[in-house]
Amino acid sequence: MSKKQFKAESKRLLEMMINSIYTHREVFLRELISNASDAIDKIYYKALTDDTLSFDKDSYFIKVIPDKENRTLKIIDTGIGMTKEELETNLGTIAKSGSLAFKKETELKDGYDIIGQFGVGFYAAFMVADVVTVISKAVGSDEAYKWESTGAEGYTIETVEKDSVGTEIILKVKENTEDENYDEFLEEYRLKSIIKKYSDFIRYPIKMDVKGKRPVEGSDNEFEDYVEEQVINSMVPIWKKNKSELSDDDYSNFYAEKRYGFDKPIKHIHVSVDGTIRYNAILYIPEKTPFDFYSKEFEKGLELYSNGVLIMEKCSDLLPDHFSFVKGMVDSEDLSLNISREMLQHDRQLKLISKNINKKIKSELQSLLKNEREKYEEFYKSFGRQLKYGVYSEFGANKEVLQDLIMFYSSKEKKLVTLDEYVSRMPEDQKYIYYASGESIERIDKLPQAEFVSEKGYEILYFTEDIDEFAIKMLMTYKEKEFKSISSGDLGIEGEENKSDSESEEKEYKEIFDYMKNILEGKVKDVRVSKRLKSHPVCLATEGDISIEMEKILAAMPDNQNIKADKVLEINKNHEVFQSLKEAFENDKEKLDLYTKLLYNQALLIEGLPIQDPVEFTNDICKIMV
Ligand SMILES: Nc1ncnc2c1ncn2[C@@H]1O[C@H](COP(=O)(O)OP(=O)(O)OP(=O)(O)O)[C@@H](O)[C@H]1O
Repeated sequence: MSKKQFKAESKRLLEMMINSIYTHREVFLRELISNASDAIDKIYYKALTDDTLSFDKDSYFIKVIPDKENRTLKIIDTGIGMTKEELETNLGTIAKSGSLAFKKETELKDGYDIIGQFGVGFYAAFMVADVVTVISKAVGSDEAYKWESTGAEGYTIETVEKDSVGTEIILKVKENTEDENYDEFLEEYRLKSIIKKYSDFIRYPIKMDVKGKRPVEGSDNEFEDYVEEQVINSMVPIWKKNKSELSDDDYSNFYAEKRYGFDKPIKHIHVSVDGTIRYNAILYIPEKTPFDFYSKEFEKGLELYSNGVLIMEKCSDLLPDHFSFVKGMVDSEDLSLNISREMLQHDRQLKLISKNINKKIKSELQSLLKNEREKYEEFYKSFGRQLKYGVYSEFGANKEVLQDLIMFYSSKEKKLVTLDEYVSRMPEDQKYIYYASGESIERIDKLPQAEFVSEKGYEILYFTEDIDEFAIKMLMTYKEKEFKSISSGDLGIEGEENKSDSESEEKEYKEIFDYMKNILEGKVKDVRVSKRLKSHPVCLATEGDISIEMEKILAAMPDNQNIKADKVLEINKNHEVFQSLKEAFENDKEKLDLYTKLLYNQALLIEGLPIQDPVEFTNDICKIMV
């Protein structure tokens, strides 16, 4: 059976290519500049093995020239140029990449920077131009040729005069339409920003004639226009430099230049990996929380470069959510790009890079915590909440990674402490890691429930953020120590009272408490003698998984499902108030009703919970005054 060849309708193919590969039209410039850079690279590589050629870096450049009047945009390079045959094969055949062939021929392996590989980038020019003209003179050739095309209709080639070796691409920029503005590609500022965005680290200078205004010499108020040739790109990617050559200032300048943030980063991390996958990365831990950080608008991600050319501004796959505050970039020559260079063909390489840099971020944060505590605390004030979210999210999948990076304010030290610090100084008889939840440090400080635990000499961690208790519930234990709220029914502290004593007392007062429980029907699960209160008369404790703070958070959520904590009203039997309760129980039940309601409402207030009927509450207070 004879094998038939596929045929392609090249006109249609070209149309499809031009109109459907790229999301952003502006990338046409990136593609043409990358081709120009490849052309210069080729001379460089050729000169390595060809004695008749020399490579003097200073004479190689790329120049971009807009001409508004004639609606043309020129991209000139002093690269290797193309012969007539090369113009035909490279620009006349879709998906033919002379650059890929060059890479293979020259057997370039390590350290090559040639960008082209698919043989399609050039046609991006037709997204913005009606006519594309290429004038090229190849190295070692006396002849120059002009290739011209209006796109799908085909192309012409003719001989022309050109003095120097290299290529000149002339785009006849499309007229504006009702929906599309093409004029922008003739504007100096716009072209400069596209070059900066995508081609900042092309290794050869990209020049433009830039217009400016300056004071006329000898005059105070007169200004004149002038034109100056400027190099637009930074050229040297700092991530390719040796770490020892770079100062802290170099890194912070790069941070500012790239507008990663307006603050000064707390730390930079420079990674160069030359393993199964080669990549360089510069990462920053910012100092201040970006204004939109905790909002839906915030987009995490690192800049992703392939051979110094920007592929993605925010590659979110490189960062897990708990490190979403990290800024910076990754550059790799081993990425398998898709044809538009907007996406990756496989995410295997990306996964590997992401895994490595995440390990690195963790270890750098740990060393910051260990060696530069003040800086770490500053960082933690800005982004600690995100780390705690990280503990909680994905069903705790990252809790092992993060548990040593989180901190809480401590009752003893009156400053932030790590869980490790807490556990390492726990007295021998202390079984649990105690915490208290509340709106602020000041409020928690005054919680009656804390009295007993504090007196016992145990440290209490203050949970002031919504996420704290949720994170800790996910963590469950730290170094085999369970977490316990100071409001939980059973504090797990022995020796505070003789158990049988307390049981007998509870029995004795059972009648009063049962009566009170009845009054508070539906509001509390129980009324009990408190084991934790010392000087205060009353407090609320909870049973089960939902704490009072959690109840508050859940109530504030849009889909409030009215989830309530199981509350227990605890009464301090050593307080004078208890005597009054006893007397009222014996002599005046109406009074006991009033006292019970008052005590319950007080306990709610202490917890920062709303009182159902504030008017009734104030009236009740008045009743005991008269
Ligand atoms: N300025 C130039 N100087 C010399 N050769 C060029 C120039 N521009 C394009 N070429 C040649 O034309 C070929 C096709 O270019 P095109 O941009 O379509 O694809 P590519 O750069 O090879 O691959 P990619 O689609 O990945 O960018 C290049 O491989 C190169 O051989």
